[in-house]
Amino acid sequence: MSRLRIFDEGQPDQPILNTADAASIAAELDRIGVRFEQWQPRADVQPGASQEEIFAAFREDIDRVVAEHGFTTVDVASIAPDNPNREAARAKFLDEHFHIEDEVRLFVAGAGQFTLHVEGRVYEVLCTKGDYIAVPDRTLHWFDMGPEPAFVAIRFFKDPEGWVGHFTGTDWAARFPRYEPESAA
Ligand SMILES: CSCCC(=O)/C(O)=C/O
Ligand SMILES: [Fe+2]
Ligand code: NI
Repeated sequence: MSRLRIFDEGQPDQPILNTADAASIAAELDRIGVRFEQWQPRADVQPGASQEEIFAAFREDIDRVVAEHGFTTVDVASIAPDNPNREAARAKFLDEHFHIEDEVRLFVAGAGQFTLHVEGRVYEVLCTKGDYIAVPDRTLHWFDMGPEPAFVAIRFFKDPEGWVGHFTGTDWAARFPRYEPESAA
């Protein structure tokens, strides 16, 4: 189940909000310019599935999102728990960073946790299958796929170069909870 927890940045142990209600998640994220929607996935796919398989299964969704928002590139992040590169894949996004490009993702299998750091607050968004999230460019964030990653996310870009991560060098991410897979029922 998807979940949003909001923390004051000085109190990582004590969420000021904890909700699994999709409408509440969307409303809270809307206040900081983040779009969150829950879609009914049109296919069952497995973490680790190939990009070709995902493109074929979700072609209608992809075409619609691309047409609505003018994306120029689409790819797939797909990883299974037995992936030999899982540790490196996880480490890549664990520290606070931003992109000069909106971060637009559609989760079509499994789960992963985006944490956004905005105006003194920390928004921990556990994304699960069916979640569409669009995070504005320059939003400080980190992403934890957990020690045994299992997810497939379709990624939409206007300028793939803009997706390069700019790391802030802070330790904010280390102060907040890591993704705990058991909470992603
Ligand atoms: C959920 S897709 C993989 C993670 C990613 O693309 C990103 O930018 C994390 O910050
Ligand atoms: Fe990112
Ligand atoms: Ni849209």
